[in-house]
Amino acid sequence: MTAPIALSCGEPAGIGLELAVRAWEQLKGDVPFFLIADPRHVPKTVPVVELSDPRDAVQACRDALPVLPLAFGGQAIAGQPDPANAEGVMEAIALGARLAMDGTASALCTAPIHKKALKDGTSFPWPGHTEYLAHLAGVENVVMMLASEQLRVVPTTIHIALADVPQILTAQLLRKTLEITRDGLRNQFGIEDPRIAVAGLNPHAGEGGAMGHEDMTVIAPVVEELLSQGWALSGPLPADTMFHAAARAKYDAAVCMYHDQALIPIKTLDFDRGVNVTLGLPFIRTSPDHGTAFDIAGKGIATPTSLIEALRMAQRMAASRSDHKEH
Ligand SMILES: NC(=O)C1=CN([C@@H]2O[C@H](COP(=O)(O)OP(=O)(O)OC[C@H]3O[C@@H](n4cnc5c(N)ncnc54)[C@H](O)[C@@H]3O)[C@@H](O)[C@H]2O)C=CC1
Ligand SMILES: NCC(=O)COP(=O)(O)O
Repeated sequence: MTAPIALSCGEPAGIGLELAVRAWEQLKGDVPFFLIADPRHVPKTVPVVELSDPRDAVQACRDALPVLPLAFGGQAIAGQPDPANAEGVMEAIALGARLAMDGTASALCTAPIHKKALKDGTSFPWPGHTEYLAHLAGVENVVMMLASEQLRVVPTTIHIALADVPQILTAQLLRKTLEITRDGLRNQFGIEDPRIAVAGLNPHAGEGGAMGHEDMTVIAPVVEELLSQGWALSGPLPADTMFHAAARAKYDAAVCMYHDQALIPIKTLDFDRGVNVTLGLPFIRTSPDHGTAFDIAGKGIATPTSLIEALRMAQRMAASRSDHKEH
């Protein structure tokens, strides 16, 4: 029997807990998962069962939302993060990662954290889950991918100031990002010979150096090197014309140079169904594409579809991983 998915609760003042409840209402036994949270924080609109063994979630989730209890320091007040909860938020992620690494959980799905709330309440030194999970797993390089039916995107640089991008964007980082992306497309998305489009950094991909040099000096040499090794690559492409429907049909993933270059197109096309996947970890990790949405938390109007897609995607990836193991 496949192990259940661990869902870390994220920021208790955000929409994560109410979405976990909505996701359970829609998925129940179809996608067995358990929530790692303080039971006091879980909205009392559905039956809840507290677990002592996470493996019991597979049976338990048919009748109630299974919760693996973790004591947090504060209460959950919608829209008002309490620094006393920050340690609990971090520990829920760490526990989920441990359970995914030892096989008790088939994957980790993470509800959104509020980065500033974590910094205010702890000495959380990581910009987000992606970097924290790499640390927990002892992995140096990981890649953030956002995926939906219409598009997959990867930002090469992630949570850094735009002004720092040209310094951080090196040939080595781009090559590593492309390698992890190609492995992820093969192993986690089942695409045998992935086609990858590489964005330029500057307007018009630099237009021959007239609008910046990184496209010619950093990006093009990496693309050429990998093309010579038989990769299905194109680029550096002007980013403004690589996301319309006809352009998207030509690749399986777009590797972009900075956060917003990658995330704006997918959140515009598919905000309700986009899934954030971390590639390069020794376990499966997915997440909804949105954040904590303090402005609507507790109002019952947040859409659960991105979290539901994240749970479904984790389940598909876990199933294909165990198929590979069996053959
Ligand atoms: N995976 C994660 O942990 C993520 C965390 N964040 C964090 O979340 C916090 C807030 O970030 P924002 O930039 O404000 O983005 P956000 O995604 O929380 O909110 C942006 C807008 O989208 C709306 N929205 C978000 N999710 C929605 C849903 N499920 N249904 C309906 N409307 C929804 C919000 O109401 C808001 O108007 C930040 O600390 C950010 O770093 C952001 C993205 C992912
Ligand atoms: N903008 C994406 C985002 O903030 C998610 O980051 P992470 O917490 O999954 O690393």
